Amino acid sequence: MTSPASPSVTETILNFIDGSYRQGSDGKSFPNIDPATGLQIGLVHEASEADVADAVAAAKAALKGPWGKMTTAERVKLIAAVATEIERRADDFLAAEVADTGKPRHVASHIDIPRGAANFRMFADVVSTMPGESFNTSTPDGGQALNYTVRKPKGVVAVVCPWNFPLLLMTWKVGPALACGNTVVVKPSEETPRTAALLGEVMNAVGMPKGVYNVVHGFGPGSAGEFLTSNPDVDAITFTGETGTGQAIMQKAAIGVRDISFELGGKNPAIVFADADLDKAVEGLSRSVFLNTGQVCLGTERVYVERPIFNAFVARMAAAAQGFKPGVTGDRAYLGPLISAEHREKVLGYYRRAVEDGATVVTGGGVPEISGAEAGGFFVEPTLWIDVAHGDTVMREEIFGPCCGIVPFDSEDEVIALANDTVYGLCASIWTENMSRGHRVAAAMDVGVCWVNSWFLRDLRTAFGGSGHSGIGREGGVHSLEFYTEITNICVKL
Ligand SMILES: NC(=O)C1=CN([C@@H]2O[C@H](COP(=O)(O)OP(=O)(O)OC[C@H]3O[C@@H](n4cnc5c(N)ncnc54)[C@H](O)[C@@H]3O)[C@@H](O)[C@H]2O)C=CC1
Ligand SMILES: O=C(O)/C=C/C=C(\O)C(=O)O
Repeated sequence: MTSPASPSVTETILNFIDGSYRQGSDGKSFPNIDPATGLQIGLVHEASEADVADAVAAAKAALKGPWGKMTTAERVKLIAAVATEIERRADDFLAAEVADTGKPRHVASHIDIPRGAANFRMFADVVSTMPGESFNTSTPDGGQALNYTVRKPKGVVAVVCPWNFPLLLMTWKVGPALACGNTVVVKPSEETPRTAALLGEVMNAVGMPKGVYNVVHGFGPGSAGEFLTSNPDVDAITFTGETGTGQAIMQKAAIGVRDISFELGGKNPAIVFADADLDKAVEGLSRSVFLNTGQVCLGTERVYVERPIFNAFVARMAAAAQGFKPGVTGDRAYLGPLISAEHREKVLGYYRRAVEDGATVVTGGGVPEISGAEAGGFFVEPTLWIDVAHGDTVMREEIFGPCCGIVPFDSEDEVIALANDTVYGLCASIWTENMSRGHRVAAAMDVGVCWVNSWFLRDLRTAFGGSGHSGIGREGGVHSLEFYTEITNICVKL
C-alpha cells in the first residue's frame, strides 16, 4: 500500500534493522493516522520481503556475535539499562503512544509506559534468579547419575503485535526474549508503529549489540507480517491479536515445526453476586468494560448479575457509563477513540446488531456529538444492553469496544454454565464478599486468569494467557522461560 505524503504529515517512521533506521527498500509507505482526529500525522516506511529477510539475517547473525557470548549477568545488566532508558525517555514514549492510539494521556502514563519499562526489569530479575532443575538418579548397576538442565535461547523470535497496548504488549514479549538470550524481529501493528521504532533508539543508547532488536513495519498477509512468520530462519513466533490471525500464523509456524505462543481474543464474563460490595463491583466493572475504550483483550463484555441486585446494578453502571465522556480533553473520566475508522464501523455494526436482536439499550448505542479538533476522531458512546439472550451475537463474539450486555441469574450453577459457554477462555472476574464462594467459582471458570473482587490486577510473575480460542501457552515470570528457552537435560553417570 502506498500513499503520497500529505501536507499534514509531520513524522517519518522507519524500520530498524541491524542497529540502523532504514526506509523500505521498495519505496512503499503508508499513512499514520491520529485516531483522535482522523488526520494523518506521519508516514510509515513499509518493509519489503527483502527488508524482512535482512532483519531476520541480522537477528540470526547477532546470536553468534557479542550478544551470544555475553554472560547472563552482562545480558541482564543491559536489559535493566533498557528499562531505565525507557523511564528516562518516558515523555517521548508517552507522546508516541498517544499519537498512535489517541488514548488519554493518563491511561498511557499509568499503564502503557511504566509497563514497558517493568517488562524489561522484571524479566532481567527472573532470568538472573531462576534456579535450574536437577535429579539424583539411581542406576541399574546400583550406582548414581546426576541429571540437570541447562537453558539456551531458542534463537530468532518473531514478535507480532497488536495496537491496543503497543509498547506494553510488545515489551511483554521482547523483555523475556532478550533476557533469555534470543534476538527479535518485531512487527508492530500497522496502526501503531511509533513506540517499537522509538525503542530502537533506546537499544542503541544502552549499547545493545546490532541485530539483537529489529523492527519491520507493514501489514499482515502479503506484507511484513506474513514475510516474517514465513521466514525459515525464524525459530519461534509470539503473537497477540485476533484468533483468526493466530490460526493463519499457526499454519506458517507448522512449516519447520516452529514453536508458538499466542494470546488471542476473549469474550470475558464477570459475575456479580448479590452479596458483592456494589461500590467496588461498579468501580471495577466500569474499568473492565470501558478502559482503553473497551479495546482490552481482558475487557468484560458479558456481565451476569444475581437477580436481587440486578436493577440497582444496571442503574449504577449506567450512571458510571454516562460519566465517561468521549473525547480527549476534559477531566479524567473520558473515553479515547477507537483505533481506526474501520474498527469503529465494526463496533457500530455490533451496536446495530444488538438492537436488531431485541436488546434494550440502557445507555449509549451510537456516535457522540464532538466538536472542534476531535470531530473527525473515531469515537463511540459507552454502551450497555439488557434484554440480551445468551445466543445473541453481541453475547458471543468479541466486539473490542466500550460495551457489554448485562444479564440476571438465579443460581451459582446456572451462572457458571453461562460464563463457561463460549469458545474463548481468557479471563473472568467474580464479585462477592463470600470468599468461600469466590474461590469455588473462580476455580470453576474455564479461563487462563480469574480475578476475584478485582480486574487487570497484574503481578508479572504469574502465568498469563488463555485457553480455547483465547490462546496457546502462558507467559509471565518463569512461564515465559518455557517458551523463550530450549532445555538440554544433561545426564552424568557418577
Ligand atoms: N489483544 C487482543 O486480543 C487483540 C485483539 N484484537 C481483535 O482483533 C480484531 C482485529 O484487529 P487487528 O489489528 O486487525 O488484529 P490482527 O490480529 O489482524 O493484527 C495483529 C497483528 O498481526 C498482524 N497480522 C495480521 N495478519 C497477519 C498474518 N496473516 N500474518 C502475520 N501477521 C499478521 C497485524 O499486522 C498486526 O501486527 C480487533 O477488532 C479485535 O477484536 C485486536 C488487537 C488486540
Ligand atoms: O497485562 C498484560 O500483560 C496484558 C494486558 C492486555 C492484553 O493482553 C490485551 O489487551 O491484549
